[in-house]
Amino acid sequence: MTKYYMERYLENQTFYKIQSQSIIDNPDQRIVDDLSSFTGTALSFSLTLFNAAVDLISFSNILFGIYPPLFVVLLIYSIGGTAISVFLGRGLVTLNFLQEKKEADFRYGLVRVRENSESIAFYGGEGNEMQLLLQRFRSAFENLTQLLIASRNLEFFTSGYRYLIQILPAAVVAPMYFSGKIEFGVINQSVSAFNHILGDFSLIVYQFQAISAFSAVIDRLGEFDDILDRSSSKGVSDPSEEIRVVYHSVRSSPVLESNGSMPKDVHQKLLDIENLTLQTPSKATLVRDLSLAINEKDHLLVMGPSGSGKTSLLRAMAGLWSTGRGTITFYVKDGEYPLPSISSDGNPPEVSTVHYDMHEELERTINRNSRGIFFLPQRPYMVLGTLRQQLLYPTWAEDAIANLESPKASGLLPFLMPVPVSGNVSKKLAKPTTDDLIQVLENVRLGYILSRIGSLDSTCEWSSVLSLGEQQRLAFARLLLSKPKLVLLDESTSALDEANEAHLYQQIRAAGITYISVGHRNTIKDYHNRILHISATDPDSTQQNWHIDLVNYDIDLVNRDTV
Ligand SMILES: Nc1ncnc2c1ncn2[C@@H]1O[C@H](COP(=O)(O)OP(=O)(O)OP(=O)(O)O)[C@@H](O)[C@H]1O
Repeated sequence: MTKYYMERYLENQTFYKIQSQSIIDNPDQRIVDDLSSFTGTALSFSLTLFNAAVDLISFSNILFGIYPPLFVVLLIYSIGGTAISVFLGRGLVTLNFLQEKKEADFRYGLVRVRENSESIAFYGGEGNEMQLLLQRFRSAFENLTQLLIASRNLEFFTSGYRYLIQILPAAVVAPMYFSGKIEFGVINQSVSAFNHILGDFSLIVYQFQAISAFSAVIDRLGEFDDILDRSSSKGVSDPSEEIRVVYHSVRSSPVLESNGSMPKDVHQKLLDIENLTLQTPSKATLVRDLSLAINEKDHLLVMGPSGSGKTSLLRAMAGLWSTGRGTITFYVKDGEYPLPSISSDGNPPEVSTVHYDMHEELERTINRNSRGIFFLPQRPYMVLGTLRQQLLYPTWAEDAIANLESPKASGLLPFLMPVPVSGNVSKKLAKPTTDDLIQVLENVRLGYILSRIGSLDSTCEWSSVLSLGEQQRLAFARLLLSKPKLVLLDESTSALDEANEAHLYQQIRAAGITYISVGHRNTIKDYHNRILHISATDPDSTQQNWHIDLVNYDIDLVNRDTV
């Protein structure tokens, strides 16, 4: 179940939607704790129910044989007890639900301190952190207090319920013994049978606290499950109200010109943006009616004031931003970047039936890296692991057990075998060797890191050990290894000095990678052919709020009708 939920959580960028739109709290806790208690409690409840059923059948006969009215009284008593315990414990489900959430919030607060330790230490924000954490802890503690009070009240009733009736079987059966109707041993027999049946009928009363905790777990998992389902089945929305991201296979179905003829340079085109209007979720327009095309080696720089929507434009291209209108088409050369060998449902896709140019949510699940399109986000992301794993991310995976042939040989359960990385699909792109990795580190001027840490297989807390500029250079090293056709750089050199910045741009240009950069510095203009200026929008105007300037423009590219 853990693997099943993790797969759905990571599919269709659901993790991103959940986090960016704050849809539900603490999905991680639901995957770890709730799944664990769900499976554990479900198993123990099943066994308890089975036991109770066997017990009831065995002892009902005995009790019924001794004195039938006792059995009826017991039934009425337990039904009444169950009703009262449900009434007394009705708040427990909500309290248990909140307890899980509040404890997870508190734990997440502590994780954030760990992750942002340097920033907090620089700010000297320990006092504030303590306050914020105490607030979360207090909230969990107050809820626990209410939970304990509600449990105590229920426990008073349960104990009374359990002991009040103990005298009944002896009191009813003893006169029968004195009148000589039954033997002495039958008194004990009836008390024992009575207690067994009482326990069976009182399952809900005795287990109420566990049942309410179980019910809270089911609520949390159900909520999570609904979100995951909704995310995977989405796609029947009005296309005129959403940005469409389309992957077009060039060889299999080339785009026809409006007059029906085949365009001469279609194989050169990498990206087409048509009438794109970007809006925030609150419907404020960021970019109005943008149309442009990008050909190979046509490097575009996107500039504009802070908050004008530059990053959002890249998000839209990545399929992470759908509010607005328009179409973004990526042209992928057929065969050059074959489809992943594993589709989202875990089955190999039938290549002949996949149309690249259709707009479906499923399309986004197919890793963009496999199509030769790469994004470098504003904040470099360092994975947990070795330097080798950093460099191979996200195109290849390096796992100690990945090369084992069968689950049996590794002693692993089959579902724990490493899953193939969906980016690792290009047959042309062999996994880099150790020498390649060392060379690429040299190329981005990070060779000295290797001598500092010893080997490619050393593990560190990379995001704290490497400076921001070093992390940005490492991100470029990944890029040079993956050799995508098109890369979108979101202020990816913002922490670098000009010399290093120039060096990195030269490297990716030499590698034949076409790039679209977002940046503020004038120095990076030199490495681009065109500049897209986005200005702040006037809500009352319907005018375009962008224009394109040509810089260092190659006449060859102009001829290809890219402006
Ligand atoms: N999830 C969101 N919900 C609502 N508004 C958002 C969301 N994400 C971004 N915005 C808003 O959209 C606008 C554009 O944001 P974006 O990050 O694209 O700006 P930017 O041009 O890249 O800015 P900067 O140069 O400062 O990085 C901002 O005003 C931002 O507050």
